[in-house]
Amino acid sequence: MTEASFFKYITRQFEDALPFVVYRKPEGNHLQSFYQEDDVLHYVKDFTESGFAFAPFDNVQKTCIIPDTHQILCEWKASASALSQTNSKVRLPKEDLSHKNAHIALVQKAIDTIQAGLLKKVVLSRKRTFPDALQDPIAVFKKLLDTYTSAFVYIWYHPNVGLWLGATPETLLQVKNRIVHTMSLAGTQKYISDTPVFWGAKEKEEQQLVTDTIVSRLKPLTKDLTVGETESHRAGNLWHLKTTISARLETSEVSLDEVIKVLHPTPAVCGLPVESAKRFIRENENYDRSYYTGFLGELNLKREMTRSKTRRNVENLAYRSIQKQTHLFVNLRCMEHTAMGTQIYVGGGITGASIPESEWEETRHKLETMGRVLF
Ligand SMILES: C=C(O[C@@H]1C=C(C(=O)O)C=C[C@H]1O)C(=O)O
Repeated sequence: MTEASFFKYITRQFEDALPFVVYRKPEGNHLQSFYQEDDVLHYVKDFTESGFAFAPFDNVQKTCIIPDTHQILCEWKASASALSQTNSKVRLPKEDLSHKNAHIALVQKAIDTIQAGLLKKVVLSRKRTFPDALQDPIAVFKKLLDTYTSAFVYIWYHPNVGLWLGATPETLLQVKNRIVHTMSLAGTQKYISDTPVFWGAKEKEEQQLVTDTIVSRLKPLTKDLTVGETESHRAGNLWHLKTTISARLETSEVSLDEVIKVLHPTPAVCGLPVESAKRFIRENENYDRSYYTGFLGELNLKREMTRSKTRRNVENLAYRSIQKQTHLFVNLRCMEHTAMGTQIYVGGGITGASIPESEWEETRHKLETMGRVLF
């Protein structure tokens, strides 16, 4: 299918208020879409379903799914002119001082709670509404595709849930042939061109906490667990620390459901200990995160694999097998289009060493990542 007819189809789907998702994987060269011909809202029961999953932060029981029944795809290439915009300095409208004061007070309360020994880390977030920024969402999606080629970029719509877009750098979980890949992504600094990045103790410690937690949660379910080198990972105008973690599922009895539920929410988006961090978020953030810091992506997609029958096979005899693949991402760097305008969701990890003013600045930088495609 050509890109033009692909987008014509999607535009029509949106105008008809019918559910769809379009996405491109990191460094991918095609766009994939799942869509429905009716507006039934499907939920995942036990993560054995196939399709595109969309989970909220706080209630995995309410994970929506667009089944894999109807799919289209097209080739995709970044437009050269758009690529040069990546470094363009977009100035967002100035934010109300009351927003800054509220976030700083929230961060200070978390620091006090951590210093009192009641928490180790908590990720605190906020959303900013741009009332006049309601543009054509498909045009915004195309800008995200062109600007963030190394992210997982998506647009997701269901008439009874809403319209979400994002460009996330963070994998929650990839499962292929019972091999699990995940990552610990935390610590943030602004990207400044031609300037090397140095990490302080706060960021290193914060990211190590995420790595250690993922490893300890996966260990009982897996074997051959390996932890890669920690490296700096660029995501648009930001740097993060990233460590990849891989393992093999211990037995065929370990279900995807179990793996998802031990991983989500990681301390990269929630905190430690997990239940206390969740409670702190619920009681203090003062808004509903909804699908922000939930997860989304391919669930049990059937892929036909061709393999040679035996290693010694010289006649090139091959057999086909159907494999199920899952590739889920954390819903970060995302926005929701609503009747009130566009809402961008951003947050950052707080530890005992956090400085409230710097945490505020971090959320501002993260806002720019999404905001620059709106103006
Ligand atoms: C919570 C967000 O990002 C997460 C928090 C980070 C941090 O605290 O440094 C870095 C990457 C993500 O794991 C967000 O972008 O909203």
